[in-house]
Amino acid sequence: MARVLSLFRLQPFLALVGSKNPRLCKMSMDSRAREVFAAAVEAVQPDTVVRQSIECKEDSVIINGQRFALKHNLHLVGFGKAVLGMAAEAERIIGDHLVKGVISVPHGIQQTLQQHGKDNLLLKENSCIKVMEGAKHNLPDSDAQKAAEVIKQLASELTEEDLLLVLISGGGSALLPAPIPPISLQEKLDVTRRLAGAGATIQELNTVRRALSFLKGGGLAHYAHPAQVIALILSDVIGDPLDLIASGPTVRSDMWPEEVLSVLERYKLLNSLPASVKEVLGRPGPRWRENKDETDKAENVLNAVIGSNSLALNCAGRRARELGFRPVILSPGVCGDVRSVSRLYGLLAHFGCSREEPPPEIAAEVLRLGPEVGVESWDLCRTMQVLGEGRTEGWGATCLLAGGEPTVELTGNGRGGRNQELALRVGLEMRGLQLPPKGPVFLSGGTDGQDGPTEAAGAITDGGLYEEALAQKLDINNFLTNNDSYTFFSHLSAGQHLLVPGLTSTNVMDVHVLLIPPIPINIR
Ligand SMILES: Nc1ncnc2c1ncn2[C@@H]1O[C@H](COP(=O)(O)OP(=O)(O)OP(=O)(O)O)[C@@H](O)[C@H]1O
Ligand SMILES: O=C(O)[C@H](O)CO
Repeated sequence: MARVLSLFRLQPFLALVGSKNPRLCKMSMDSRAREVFAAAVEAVQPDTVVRQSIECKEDSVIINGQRFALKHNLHLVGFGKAVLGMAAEAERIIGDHLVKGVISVPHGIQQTLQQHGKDNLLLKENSCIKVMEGAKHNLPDSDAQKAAEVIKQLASELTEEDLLLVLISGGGSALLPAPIPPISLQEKLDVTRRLAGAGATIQELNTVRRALSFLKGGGLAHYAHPAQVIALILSDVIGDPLDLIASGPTVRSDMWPEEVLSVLERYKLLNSLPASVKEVLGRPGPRWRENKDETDKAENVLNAVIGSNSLALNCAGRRARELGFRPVILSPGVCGDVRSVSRLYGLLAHFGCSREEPPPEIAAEVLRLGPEVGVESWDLCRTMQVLGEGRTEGWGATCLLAGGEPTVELTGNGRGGRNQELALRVGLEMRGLQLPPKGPVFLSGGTDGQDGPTEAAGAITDGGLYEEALAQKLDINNFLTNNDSYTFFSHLSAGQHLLVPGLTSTNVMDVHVLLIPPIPINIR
């Protein structure tokens, strides 16, 4: 009886996911996966997230439920890959209450946006915001250092009558280098580059960056004191940790030398540190010695995350529903080695496509993999429950969504990225898993539109990948050993599996989409 009732409630939904909706019938699983990904990216466009978070009303601005009086007293600074579009929208909303601004953005970004016709992400001609481009190849350079100095100067001149709007997005660390003397820019760059090369995580990297910088780890907010600081943050770090995104320039973080030294020791850099770095790490007291106000008063700071991987996944889920899928969000925090992550998705695909109750070993392995890939057991159980219901209750098609940033251990010298490598590996894990007319399908894409040093954002695969490659005389394992996933997908079926949305002007890490079709009635 319960089953009959639940099916009754589901009738409108089943009508949509079944073959009765002619528009959906015509759409392939691949194009639906691409649409779901596009919706994720759309949700975190820099202008959209700013528009959704700032409201101007009767000479005041409301952010996160807090009201601040506007009296032609608003200054703006920003740093990060998505900040140009954020600043353009903020200026449109705030109008002439905005007195002055400076943003540090990636080299060449204005030209790129112009070429792509993204005028909505560009400043108006007579804007009062100064744009400074720098950090070629995402590395701090003297242009970015100049921008950091101008930003520091602007912040230092503010009074308690002023508001400082700080726009922050991924890539902000490289765009705001302010090494504490006597550390030179080159020395700071060397330390961070060696750490990154040795496999340090972004958490470890930014812990060290914070300790060597005037502006990171709350330094910017400190310089802006006594002005009210409002930071709007587009997060590109798992868990949205305020103190780590762009190394937290508006988040006061106490520096523990032991913590920094233990990171440096872990990657065997302790003995080869420049004398300047050792000296700065050995100093007691606050880092902001040359500040106008030496006393360490509490700053007036509001930090608000206005865009994140979770937001992207939620909007992707809504689009998936419109496209006839029951969405289930696994986690926005998938990390760990790409091999374990691909195994997890492969197992979930088998679990979801199983015509009978899947063997308990599948669920056991899924749960065992959880800690390796940053996913809670609870989220895995919830997801398997939804997939199970899809089978037993006739829910129809399911769209499993997740996000994060897995890692690839580079052993070869081919061209690729973590998303393309993940898609390739999941294709192999799903080998032979094909339900008529097609499925399941897996997509992995970087929301910034770029996967490693390639022009693709990621790729789409299914259980027929291995046979397709074999028929085209492409040896998947050779490509994998050489980390050459981009070359593989470029050759396979004339690049049809590649996801190439172009630069998206935003970044909330990666999005993974696993579409599981309904199991056809006649074979259930
Ligand atoms: N040939 C390759 N195959 C697989 N992964 C690769 C390859 N080359 C680089 N990568 C991976 O790509 C990542 C770097 O690419 P990308 O520039 O997209 O980084 P990112 O972390 O997304 O940068 P950001 O988010 O700051 O823009 C690293 O994780 C690196 O291991
Ligand atoms: O800029 C940075 O530090 C990274 O993009 C993480 O936010």
